[in-house]
Amino acid sequence: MTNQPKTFLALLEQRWQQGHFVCVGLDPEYERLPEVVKEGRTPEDALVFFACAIIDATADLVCAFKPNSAFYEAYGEVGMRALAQIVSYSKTNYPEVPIILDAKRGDNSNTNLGYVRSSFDLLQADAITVHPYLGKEALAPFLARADKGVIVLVKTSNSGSGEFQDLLVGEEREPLYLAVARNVARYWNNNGNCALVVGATYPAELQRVRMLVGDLPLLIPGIGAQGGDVAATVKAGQDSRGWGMIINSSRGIIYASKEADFAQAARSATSALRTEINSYRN
Ligand SMILES: O=C(O)c1cc(=O)[nH]c(=O)n1[C@@H]1O[C@H](COP(=O)(O)O)[C@@H](O)[C@H]1O
Repeated sequence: MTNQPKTFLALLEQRWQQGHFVCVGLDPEYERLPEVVKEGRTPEDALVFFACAIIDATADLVCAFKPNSAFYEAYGEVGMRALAQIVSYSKTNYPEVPIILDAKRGDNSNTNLGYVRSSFDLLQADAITVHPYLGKEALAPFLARADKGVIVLVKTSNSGSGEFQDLLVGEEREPLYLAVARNVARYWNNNGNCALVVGATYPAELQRVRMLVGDLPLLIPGIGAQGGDVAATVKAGQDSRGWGMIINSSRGIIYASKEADFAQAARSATSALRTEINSYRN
């Protein structure tokens, strides 16, 4: 029997089964790292040390880790090398925890082949966030990867997300974000590898998306630093099994303490969020 690596969805479901719904966002800014992390280390080593300490402290409590590429690209080669080391560390030591590369990609189809190669094959991420604007045809190289997750932006958490996402479209005169959610659920998910992004800052919209897409997994950022309400998020976001949620917090967890106890504080914050989420699940 061949030992095939598990798909993104299989990894996720295994984590949900164990009551893990928190996604820790690995979004470090060098300037904000605790002094104890920076002392005696190069910036590259400090970024790696910090993220790996957070990974070690929280891996048994989470459904996923989500490094956002921007926080690494910001430091050029140093940052990109750090990102590669962090993903490799997590996959080696905690292969049961999927890694979502938050890069919000989405270009023409032949260009997307480059992103598929860099994110899935070189970096070894289990899933990636993508923009839907160019349509299913353009995203085909991502969608073809049945082993990986394709997480499509639907209703984002930022205050200005309504500018386009809430525009009423089509014969139904429904918000654009619902049209995107419907198309992904009905027509893009032939390989069972799609998920959607809906911000925790929009619980009413989250509920509308959940009612439309059945048990499709939802990545839900906006808890913690952005002020999303955990109770409203879980009530609106859980699927028919009480699963279906990847609830992300980045700054609220990684900067829980600026002192030498930063990793322990990250663990406590993750654990508290995990408990709170589970207290609201059906
Ligand atoms: O795709 C995302 O993860 C994302 C979508 C969205 O609508 N809002 C949003 O904040 N995010 C990401 O989620 C993370 C949120 O970080 P915190 O606000 O620090 O918890 C960042 O990496 C954002 O880029």
